[in-house]
Amino acid sequence: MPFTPTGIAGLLIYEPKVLTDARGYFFESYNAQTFQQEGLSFPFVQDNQARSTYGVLRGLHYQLEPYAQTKLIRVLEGSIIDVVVDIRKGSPTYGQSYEIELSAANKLQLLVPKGFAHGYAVISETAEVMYKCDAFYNKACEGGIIYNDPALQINWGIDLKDAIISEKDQTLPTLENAANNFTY
Ligand SMILES: Cc1cn([C@H]2C[C@H](O)[C@@H](COP(=O)(O)OP(=O)(O)O[C@H]3O[C@H](C)C(=O)[C@H](O)[C@H]3O)O2)c(=O)[nH]c1=O
Repeated sequence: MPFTPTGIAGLLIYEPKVLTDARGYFFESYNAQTFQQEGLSFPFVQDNQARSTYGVLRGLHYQLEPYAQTKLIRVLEGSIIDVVVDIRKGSPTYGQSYEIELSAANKLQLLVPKGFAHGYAVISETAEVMYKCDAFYNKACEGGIIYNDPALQINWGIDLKDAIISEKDQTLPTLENAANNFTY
């Protein structure tokens, strides 16, 4: 069973089948049929890749409709604490956060449906993060939630006083103040 539920509707952990031999390993990092067999189908249109050093914290970000994005996130190098927050109005887990370590070593991927804010913190010396999106980047539809919102109590896995955070992310609103914008 390649998909593991998280207790939050639609948010799934995907563990690809790794084939090893004397040369190393091979795995299909994404195969639409594997997802379709589980009733999952996403018109991924954009792949993103970001490189960061230890302590970089990106997020929490989302895009509003009509550019809300499903994301399939994986780590090519290093290790991150990947974090999502359910911002789907009416969801029984609205406002609930979920954290998971994704790494080149564990090869786990996180399938994040539309209606979640997403971020990650790098816990290795460097990390290369790659994720598929089923909607294009649209700056006008971008929104965010401040990483240290006391209502969320997120454990980013790093000492926040050492975190490397963009000026944009340091001025994001709390979930409560951002909620008026949500279109999910
Ligand atoms: C997201 C994005 C950004 N950009 C440009 C905009 C800036 O000139 C530059 C860096 O963007 P930003 O600082 O928003 O990058 P991150 O902080 O990694 O943003 C991402 O952080 C969290 C983890 C996410 O899940 C989102 O995909 C995304 O918001 O790339 C693009 O050209 N295309 C894009 O799809």
